Parts: sequence; structure tokens; C-alpha cells
Amino acid sequence: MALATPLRRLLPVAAAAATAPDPAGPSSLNPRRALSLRYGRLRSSLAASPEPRSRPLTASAAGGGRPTVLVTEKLGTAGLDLLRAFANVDCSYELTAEELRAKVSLVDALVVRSGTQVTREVFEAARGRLRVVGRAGVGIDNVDLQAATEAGCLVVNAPTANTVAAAEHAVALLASMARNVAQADASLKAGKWQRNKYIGVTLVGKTLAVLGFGKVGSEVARRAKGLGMDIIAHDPYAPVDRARAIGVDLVSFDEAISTADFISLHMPLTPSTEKLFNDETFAKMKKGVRIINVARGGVVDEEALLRALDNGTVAQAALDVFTEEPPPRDSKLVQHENVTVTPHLGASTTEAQEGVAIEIAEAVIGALRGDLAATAVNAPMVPAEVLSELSPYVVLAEKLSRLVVQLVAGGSGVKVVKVVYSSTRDPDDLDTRILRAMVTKGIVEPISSAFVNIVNADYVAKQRGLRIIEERILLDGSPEIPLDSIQVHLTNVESKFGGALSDAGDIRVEGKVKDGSPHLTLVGSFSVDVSLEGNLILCRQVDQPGVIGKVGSILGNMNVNVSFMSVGRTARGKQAIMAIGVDEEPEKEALKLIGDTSSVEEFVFLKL
Ligand SMILES: NC(=O)C1=CN([C@@H]2O[C@H](COP(=O)(O)OP(=O)(O)OC[C@H]3O[C@@H](n4cnc5c(N)ncnc54)[C@H](O)[C@@H]3O)[C@@H](O)[C@H]2O)C=CC1
Ligand SMILES: O=C(O)C(=O)COP(=O)(O)O
Repeated sequence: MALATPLRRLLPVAAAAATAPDPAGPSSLNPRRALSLRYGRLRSSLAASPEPRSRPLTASAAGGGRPTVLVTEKLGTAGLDLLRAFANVDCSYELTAEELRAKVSLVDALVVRSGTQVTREVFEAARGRLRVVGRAGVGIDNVDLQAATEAGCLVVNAPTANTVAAAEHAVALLASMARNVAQADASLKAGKWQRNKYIGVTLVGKTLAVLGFGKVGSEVARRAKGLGMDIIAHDPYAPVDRARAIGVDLVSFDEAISTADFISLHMPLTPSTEKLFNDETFAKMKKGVRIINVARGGVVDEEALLRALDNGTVAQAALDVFTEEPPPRDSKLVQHENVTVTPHLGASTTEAQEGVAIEIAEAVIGALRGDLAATAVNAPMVPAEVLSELSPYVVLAEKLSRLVVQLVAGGSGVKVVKVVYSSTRDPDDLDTRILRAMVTKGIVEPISSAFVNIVNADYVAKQRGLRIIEERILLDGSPEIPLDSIQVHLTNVESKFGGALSDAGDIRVEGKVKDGSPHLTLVGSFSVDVSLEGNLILCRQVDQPGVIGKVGSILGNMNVNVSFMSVGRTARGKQAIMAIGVDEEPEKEALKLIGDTSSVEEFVFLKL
């Protein structure tokens, strides 16, 4: 079975890592990244930029050291071992909502299953410290994703390790419902022998409609085919080819529910699937239909199901999930004689729980280290190869943006940022979402208390009324190198350094990656070439002998080490810009002396 393979390969490797944690850090703990579709390291994508305002995910908010992970529901031991090798782990089960809110501000990551409601109040109570929520399973309907995104908190799930378990449980419910296994078992244990009462129905030749033809749904279809059933499926987003390959016809919702003898639900709970099964839809079903729900209770209007069971439209139902979990003790649905129930056991096999625990532990550790998780639910999914290729440009985009925003004269209010990418690559071959996020980070963080990362960049930009316009210049040449240069323009703002204005009146800077590190290559209309490291002084002067020496001596006399210097001029004897990289921040006195130097017309000190 295709789905079993990654899991089989994962378990021995991860178990070895768990027994022999790498003392140097968790880098050896994530071998699976190479096996499945994982995403490469990208420190600044999540937080780890060198600026003090950023909060590296590895450091606890209490001041460095190991991060702290709160686990609120039972997790497989191999996953816990992985977490413990990397972080302080607090396993506190069955917390009340109030207890969870009290604890969450003390942790960097939270690991939950379906039983913990991670609400907006939880994110608010975290007061910015919580960086990652790991959902050890598939459904993330118990996590307020919008609130997580606004808080810049990454949500990751473990989408593959429990697929087979959920599919097997659906098939178990299908067969036991058809043969009244649970009811007959209870009857016999109560001392009865009711062979006539528990006559069942056969599965062979019956039509099963799979609603939601994703990972679990397609595995259910595969298995039910083996039982001799005819399978149809409805899923507005499923590829026809995948269905055809398993011998399943994709049909409309109405056709699926009106022709099926059995209906198995496998879609997520979302606003559009909530109570999708209601009086109206039950009325369209074949009389005597049987329903299995291993997805989410909320996709069914439970009152309507009860009515459909009572009037015989639905002959039987098998339910693993409920709108409210656990359901009320006196729930008429749970007590109904034609309903078979299990307490949300779909993912509960030993194998699935170990797999899920490892899958989520790896995702949480990766996220805390600053990797982009493959299973991020509220961040753009950028493949590993793309990330590793773009990583120097990610640094460049952020540095250029940090620099350009410092050139704005106070009170101008940045509203529009134009980012121009020059590349030999076709636009379809260059994914710039991560670069755009870093531009937002670079623009917003120096001028506000906001913390921006890949998770919340677009949200923060929108909230602040900041428009990021991306443009492309297609260059001739080989597409091996993803980008030649990045320009960042700020339009409709005044600059405190006139030399940074382009002919169009925008503040404009351009950078390139040289030998893997970011360089500033253009300021306004002046070509320069300085490494974007440390701090930078930009001076505009009339090009004439001696100016460089004078400024250099002022810095030298003040013990400020010059790391780079580059001069760009329009023409000999005309305007020039001197870009000086300095390791230390010069004293005010030194800056004043630079300003007083004859021929220096303006200057600005910038922190990168
Ligand atoms: N009972 C349990 O313990 C478990 C429950 N689940 C639940 O099963 C569900 C499916 O899980 P996976 O297959 O892993 O997810 P998946 O994301 O692979 O598949 C879900 C499918 O539902 C489809 N879908 C979305 N809206 C739909 C609609 N209106 N009508 C029909 N199809 C629609 C999607 O296109 C997707 O193909 C989730 O709700 C998950 O939480 C999963 C594992 C264990
Ligand atoms: O993975 C899912 O969506 C599940 O429903 C499993 O939930 P659980 O982790 O067993 O609480």
C-alpha cells in the first residue's frame, strides 16, 4: 500500500534518532525530511534574523536556552522522546480552558490532538510567546487558524500518519454496522440469543458513496472495492485521474447521496461543510441508506440525523465523531438502537499514534529551529529545493527593505512598496512569496513593534494598509541562477537622503547576491557595491580628491572599523555616493564631523 511506505521508512530512522540524540543539536532528528517532501532550513523565514527585534524560535522568551513545549493530550513515546531531546516538555493532560490559558504564555510550542480547543483567547493569553501549534493528527478545526496567523504563530499538523488507521476504522464500522456486531455483542452479553433480530445486509454489490475523496476517503474506497462494493465518490477538488486509477467514478453531490446504499464521510469540517447533512440532504437519500462518519461530527446536523433514523430514511448510522465530544450522556443519537458509536477512535491504533507523534514532533522541532514545515497549515508551502535556492535572496530582500525604510523622512508613512525582481527565469519558475514576506518584515519591523514572519506577513501588510507590488524584469541568459537582482522602491514618500531618490522620485535601492552574501549595488541612481553587513553610512558629496580619506580618518580616529567602502558617481567631478560599511555604530560626534566635512552634502547612518 502506497501510504504505508513512508511510515515504515520513518519509524526505524526516527527511533534511532530518539535513542541517540545528537548532543550538538537536533539536526540529526529530522531524517524524514529527506525522505518525504520536506522543506529546507530557512532561518529568517520564521524568525531567526540577526536583529534583536526578531524572536528566534529556538530561544525561550524567558531569555534563551531550550524552548518549552506544552503537550496537552497523550502523544506516542517516540515523538515525546524526540521533543525531549530538543526542548523542555511539559505534558499536562486534561487542562481546563483556564489552565491552558495560564500555561500558554510560558511555552514556545503547544502540541494538541482533537480534544484541545486552541481558541483566539489561547493565542491572546500566549502574549506573543507561542510560536508553533502542532496538531498531532489531521483535522485542525479545533485550532483558530485566523487567530494563529494574526499572532504570527505557525500551525503544523501531521496529515499522513493516521490515514490508514482512519480508513480501517471506517471499514470496521461499515462491516460491523451491516452485520449488527455491536448490538449483537451487547445482546449476547446480556444473556440473549437473538439470531433473527440481528439479520444484517450484505456488502457485495452495494454502492458506497465516499464523500471527500482525499487521503482517508481514497483508502476507504480501495478497501471497499476489495469487499466487492461499487464505489462512487464526490469531492469538488479531487483529481479525476486519481479516482479513475482506483476505479472510482467522481459524481455530483446529489448523485452520490441519492444512489448510494452506504455513504462514508471523509471531508474536513469547514464553514462550507458544516451541517452539510441536514433534513434537506437526508430527504434526497435512498430510503434505508446507511451512513458512516469518521470525519467530523459537525458535518452532520445531528438532530436531522435522528429524525432521519426515526422515520427510516436512514436505516443505520455508525459514528466515530460528534458535534460535541464527548457527547452528552443522554444523547438520543448515541443511545439509538440503529446507531453504532465509537469515541473518536479513528486515529487510535498503536502504529498510527507512534507515527503521528513522530510526524508532529519533527514538524514542531523544525519550526522551532526556524525551518519551514512541510505540513504548515497557515503559511505558504514552498518546496525544499526552492527554499534552499532562494535563501540568500531571502536575506537580501529583508536587508534591502530594512535599509530602504530607514531612508524615509519621518512622517512620510510608507504605503506602497514596489519590488522588482530581475531574473532569467520565467515567472512561473520563480516563487517569490517568501521574498515578499521578507520585504514586509524588513519594512514593518524597524518602524513598529510588530513581529513579522512568513505566517503573518500578508496579514500584517494588509492590516497596515501596506501594498507590496511585485514586478518582474526578464533577462536573457541561462536560468541557473534564480535572480540577478532585487530592487525595492518606496513610492510617494520623502527621503531623508536625497541621493537615494531615483529619477522617478522613488526611494530606490538594489541588491545582488555575491558569493552567497547580500550586497547593496544601487542607491537611487548611484552604483555602489558594499556587503550588507553590520552598519552602513551613506554620504553624498561632490566627487573630488580627499573626501574618502577625510571621512575614513574621522572614523579611524573614533575607533570605528571600516569593513567596506564603495563610491559611485554620476561622472567625474559630479555627484557621488560613498557607501561605508562599519562594524560599530559611530558616536554622534563622529557622525557630526562627517556631516561637517566640506564637500559632504548629506549623509545617513543605517543599521542593517
Ligand atoms: N476520526 C478520526 O480519528 C479521524 C478523522 N479524520 C478526519 O477525516 C477527514 C479527512 O481526512 P484526510 O482524508 O486525511 O484529509 P484530506 O485533506 O486528505 O481529504 C479531505 C478531502 O475532502 C475534500 N472536500 C473538501 N470539501 C468537500 C466537500 N464539500 N465535499 C466533498 N469533499 C470535500 C477535499 O477536497 C479533500 O480531498 C478530516 O476531517 C479529518 O479530520 C482523519 C483522521 C482520523
Ligand atoms: O487526525 C484527525 O483528524 C483525528 O480526528 C484524530 O484525532 P485524535 O488525534 O485522535 O484526537
